[in-house]
Amino acid sequence: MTLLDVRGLTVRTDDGRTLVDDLSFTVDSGERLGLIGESGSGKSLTTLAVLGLLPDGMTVTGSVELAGTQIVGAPEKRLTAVRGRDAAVVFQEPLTALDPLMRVGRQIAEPLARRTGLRGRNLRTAVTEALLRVRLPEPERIARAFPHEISGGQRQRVALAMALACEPSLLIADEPTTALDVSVQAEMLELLDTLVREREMAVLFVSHDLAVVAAVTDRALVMKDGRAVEEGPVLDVVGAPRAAYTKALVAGARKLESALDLRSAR
Ligand SMILES: Nc1ncnc2c1ncn2[C@@H]1O[C@H](COP(=O)(O)OP(=O)(O)OP(=O)(O)O)[C@@H](O)[C@H]1O
Repeated sequence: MTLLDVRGLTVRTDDGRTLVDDLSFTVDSGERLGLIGESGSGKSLTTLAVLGLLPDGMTVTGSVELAGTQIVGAPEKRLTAVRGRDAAVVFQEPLTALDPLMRVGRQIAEPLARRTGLRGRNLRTAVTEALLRVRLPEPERIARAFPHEISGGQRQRVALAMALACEPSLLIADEPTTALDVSVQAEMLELLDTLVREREMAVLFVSHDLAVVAAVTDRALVMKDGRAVEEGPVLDVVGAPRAAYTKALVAGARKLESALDLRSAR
């Protein structure tokens, strides 16, 4: 079943620049699609358009249907109902999602209470369980902390717990590991992969890193200058790229990989 159906999505600035250009793709329930492309290719704007979160000063045309709701031109009330329930997002920088002045536990409790109706002690237990599920040690301490009192890796786990608390049909992950230390990147990726597989959740995973996309998605869409240049099963796209741009991306990634191999062999 098609969960997300994007057709002819076009995003323009008010001064006439086209940032996303006639983009079409679908994500089925439980499917994991990777959006690949270098910086500035329009990946983030595409994910923001899916959630109806594009900044002022941009005009959107085309169609974005999420779980049967048309997002383009939808009033804020309809968008609020869709966000969280049908799609939730984890951004590159977890502080984007977290309120700096609110204790972590309360921030997870809010979406949990909305979805489950739990209150009081039962809600507190559910918050602790949500923190344990993203493998945060000492969940009671983390729940009492403010976002600045925990590490970047822990903050990203909290942001993931918040997104999952709503049990969305689609999880949008926009470079969720890019801002993290290399040592915690792989762990976070593995966690995300495990949790979405357990829930059979669909994922729209945005990254400039081919290896990361290959690790966690089934299908990949390559973007350049706001357009789709190639789409297919992720192993075909990475293993046998057709478009010149994808070939260059793969060659660049391979070069980096062999440079790293050489370094580690030293
Ligand atoms: N608020 C904005 N106002 C004007 N232009 C913008 C705005 N946000 C993004 N852009 C431009 O739109 C284009 C696409 O940006 P977008 O953030 O979607 O790229 P991206 O592929 O996600 O790159 P990155 O990985 O660096 O985030 C870029 O040229 C960018 O400069």
